[in-house]
Amino acid sequence: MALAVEVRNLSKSYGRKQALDHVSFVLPPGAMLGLVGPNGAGKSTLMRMLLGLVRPTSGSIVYNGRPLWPDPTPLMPAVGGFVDTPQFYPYLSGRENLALLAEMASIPVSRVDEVLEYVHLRQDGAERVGGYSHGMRQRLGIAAALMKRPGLLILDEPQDGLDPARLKEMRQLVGAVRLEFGCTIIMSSHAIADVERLCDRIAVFDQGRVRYVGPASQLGGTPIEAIVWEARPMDRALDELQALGVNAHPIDEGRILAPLDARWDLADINAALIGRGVRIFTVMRRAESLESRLLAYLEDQHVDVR
Ligand SMILES: Nc1ncnc2c1ncn2[C@@H]1O[C@H](COP(=O)(O)OP(=O)(O)OP(=O)(O)O)[C@@H](O)[C@H]1O
Repeated sequence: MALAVEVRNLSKSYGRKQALDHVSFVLPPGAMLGLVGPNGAGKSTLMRMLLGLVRPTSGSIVYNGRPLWPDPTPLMPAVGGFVDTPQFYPYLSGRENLALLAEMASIPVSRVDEVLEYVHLRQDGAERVGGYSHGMRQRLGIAAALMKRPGLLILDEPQDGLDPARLKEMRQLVGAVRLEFGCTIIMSSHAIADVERLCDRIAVFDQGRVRYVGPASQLGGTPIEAIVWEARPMDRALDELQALGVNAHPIDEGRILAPLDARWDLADINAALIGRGVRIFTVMRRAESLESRLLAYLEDQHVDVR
């Protein structure tokens, strides 16, 4: 299958600072890639290059078979999005800001109301952007990007600074954009749970390098599942679990966790606990979160580097 995005050996230096260090990955059309990793790892630098804002020091970006650099201009109508907070004229309304963009890009002005509707800003479209909340500006940023019906959408931390309700709205909006516009999306985010839900693959950035590209579920090998018991008395439950060969440890005052072992018969274990007079209030099966796997993965990488 033809690839939508091919990033090969991409590097960027600012003086002696290596912001990106030989980054490579490919994306098929319609894929959604989540860029994760610590602050300063190089995510925004990559996104700026994809948006034609920062020139690579070396390496290449190919979009739909055409090189983006050294002259990104011909491809810019196909690439939309923002890095950092989207910027608008604060004294103009949302609609006026988009109308200006439409004029500059020779897009029919009728598109403005379509995209405002799409991001649920039609009613606020007549208000000055200076009075918009942070979440409204993020949505206006997405509206601006959608105006040109991009084949590749770049979203830099669209969830940044949103409260839980707005976070959910943004998650739904990005999911809908992907489905309805069919674009390839590259999104950076520190909202790891959202990345896991929305993206079909992740790239883990660390110190300018990509340490992992692939499905979130396979980061660091097979995801670890655990069993959590809420049981009392804790010390007796722990003794019994140990006697049964279960590698359990307390996670707080009332709960015990053990990594799931396929050889266990959980019913027998629970029966043995009850037989020793342990009262079990809940037994839960829990998958380790992507966030904790990501932290463990990065820690391992640093141990390897040393
Ligand atoms: N214009 C610049 N001049 C000098 N150094 C820069 C410039 N832009 C980025 N850097 C440096 O490059 C590195 C990567 O920065 P980048 O903004 O890409 O990281 P990031 O992963 O997006 O971080 P965050 O999660 O905080 O947004 C950082 O060390 C940063 O200080």
